[in-house]
Amino acid sequence: MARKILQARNIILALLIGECVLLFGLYLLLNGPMLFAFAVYALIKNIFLFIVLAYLTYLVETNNMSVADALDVDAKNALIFGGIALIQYDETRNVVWTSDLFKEMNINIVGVKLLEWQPHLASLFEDEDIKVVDIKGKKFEAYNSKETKLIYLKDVTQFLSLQQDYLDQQVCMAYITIDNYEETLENADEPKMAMIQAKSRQVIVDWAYSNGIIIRRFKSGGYLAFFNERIYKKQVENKFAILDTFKEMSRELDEVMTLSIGIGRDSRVLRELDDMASAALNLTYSRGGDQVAVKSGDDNVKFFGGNSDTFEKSSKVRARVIAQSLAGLIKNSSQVLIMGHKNSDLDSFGASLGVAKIAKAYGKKTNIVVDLDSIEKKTKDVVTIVKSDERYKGLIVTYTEAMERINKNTLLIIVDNHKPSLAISSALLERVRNKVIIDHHRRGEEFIEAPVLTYLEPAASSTVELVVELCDYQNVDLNINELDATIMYAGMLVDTNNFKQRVGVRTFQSAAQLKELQANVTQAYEFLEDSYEDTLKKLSITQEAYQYNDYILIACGQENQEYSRTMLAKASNSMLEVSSIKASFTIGRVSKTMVALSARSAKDINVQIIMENMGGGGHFSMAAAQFENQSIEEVRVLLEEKIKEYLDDRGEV
Ligand SMILES: Nc1ncnc2c1ncn2[C@@H]1O[C@@H]2COP(=O)(O)O[C@H]3[C@@H](O)[C@H](n4cnc5c(N)ncnc54)O[C@@H]3COP(=O)(O)O[C@H]2[C@H]1O
Ligand SMILES: [Mn+2]
Repeated sequence: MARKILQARNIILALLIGECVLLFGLYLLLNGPMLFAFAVYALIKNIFLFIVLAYLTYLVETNNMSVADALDVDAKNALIFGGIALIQYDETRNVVWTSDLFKEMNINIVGVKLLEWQPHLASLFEDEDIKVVDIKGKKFEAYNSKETKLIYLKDVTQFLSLQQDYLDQQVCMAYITIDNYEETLENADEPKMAMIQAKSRQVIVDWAYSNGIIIRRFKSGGYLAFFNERIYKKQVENKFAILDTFKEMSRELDEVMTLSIGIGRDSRVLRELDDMASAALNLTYSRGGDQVAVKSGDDNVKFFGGNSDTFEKSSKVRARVIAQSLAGLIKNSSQVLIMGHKNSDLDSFGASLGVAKIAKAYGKKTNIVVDLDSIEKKTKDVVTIVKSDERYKGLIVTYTEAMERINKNTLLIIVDNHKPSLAISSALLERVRNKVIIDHHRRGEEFIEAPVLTYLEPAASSTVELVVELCDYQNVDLNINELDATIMYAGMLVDTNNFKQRVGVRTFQSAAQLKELQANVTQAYEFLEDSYEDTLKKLSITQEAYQYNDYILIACGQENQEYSRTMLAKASNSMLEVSSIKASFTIGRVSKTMVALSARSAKDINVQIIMENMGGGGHFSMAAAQFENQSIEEVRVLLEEKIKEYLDDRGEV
């Protein structure tokens, strides 16, 4: 531009001089007085014009030259080389001009509405700064300069593909173990044992090889694997089909073996990967195995699989070891507090009674924390019976009373729950240093901080079942009386839906033991009986049940009625009794602000996963969730959505 102005100035200068020379030449030749006047006029005018012209070029020259001025045609090439495109638009967001990169790419959008051509750019007119858009198979970063109505686009195709490559190459690590492996081998004869070992190893190694995974066996039934993020994503896409392949192989052998896989990813520190993978593996154990847990950087833990209910662990070794550790902790403490969960039920209270007997047997001052404002109705009746019985004098305290008693040698034993949010008093959890957890729920992410002993056995039907076993391994006389045994028995009834669900051999062994301790079975059932009114109310829910599909029933209570959570649980229980029904869900209002959902399954369907996806939890076949400030209808719609998601994930309709 500046160069062109200089050229133009020189031409004009030449013309001006030319004009003066011409007029003076003519005057000298023809000598007319008029011509002299003309020549003098031209000279004065041109000197004036020359001064103006000199001033203008001075201005142009002293101005900073822009890149564009300096580069001229080169600017166009530089933009194309840098992969930069510009789009000018007008007030109506019509494209009025594009830079040459688009011509090179054979894109002609002049006259087209910008957002019709690239709807994704809309966010640039709102709050977003930079947006990546796809243009003819290339990726461009776009920026909108609103004042000048220009869109800047930068070709980032190569950068993004390198970034993707880099991410895909990140290392992931996994621990893989076979659930129930040792037990299965123990019970097999020599040829069968060889077959189990060979087959299980082959399935795992074949899977690893065909997916490009490096695998090494580090113990019997345990493998260590390395792979990259690309391979991990592929496994996520096929929902870790290896879980099913392995289970299928085990079924063909007539055995019950599954895989537990813990994966660590999204860290460049190998030690961290190792820590994450082993923590993830432990999570799968406490959730009953047959699943994959993935821990990545700061993200939440992801779970895959978990499609079979926990089978029984035949070894009672663990129960014995825990029983001894528990006895040691009790002996070393000055007093023992026992606390169940909010909205306490009979499993929670029954287990508390059992543990109290152990603590008392070691001569310790013992109290059970009960909150009469957060307790299931029937349990409240039972607590009233216990409180009025001389034998239990001073045993039951409120959490404020408990708070006053604690000192640094207090041992707090938490039963039937492991989440601070479910505990009767979270303040107590914070104040007491030494905590023990005894629970049968599959482990969730939320967990009580730093317990000195954790006994989490999701294979158990109820906490009472675990506590009875712990009682069994104490070397002192526990003095369990017939009322203790009856209440504990009722706790087992509640958690097993009258021995219909989640029962294993050990469940009946514990029940038999309670019977031996003089549990009054008739009275236990009586504890659970409903009044006539409650029965009618329960029936009014179930008679509105509808079929979600051939094997799922959903029932909803009235929006303007309040029900107890137990009633919802019972409604779900009774719907399971309908033939060919595999899962049942009951939704009802439990307070003005809270709607609760109780889920049950007979087999095949993991209602825990469905409830976890709705913010709740529980067990494979018995789970629940609660919803604040939502209507029954809203919860019902969400439930249908989550059931569909669950069935779709498993390839069922
Ligand atoms: N937000 C959440 N996050 C994580 N987990 C959650 C959760 N909400 C509920 N759960 C768990 O889900 C399981 C099912 O709860 P639901 O209320 O249907 O069923 C409960 C309870 O309502 C029911 N129940 C209590 N008293 C009963 C009685 N007298 N008769 C019949 N059923 C009774 O027995 C079941 C006891 O099961 P359990 O305590 O082992 O496990 C419970 C509970 O701990
Ligand atoms: Mn329980």
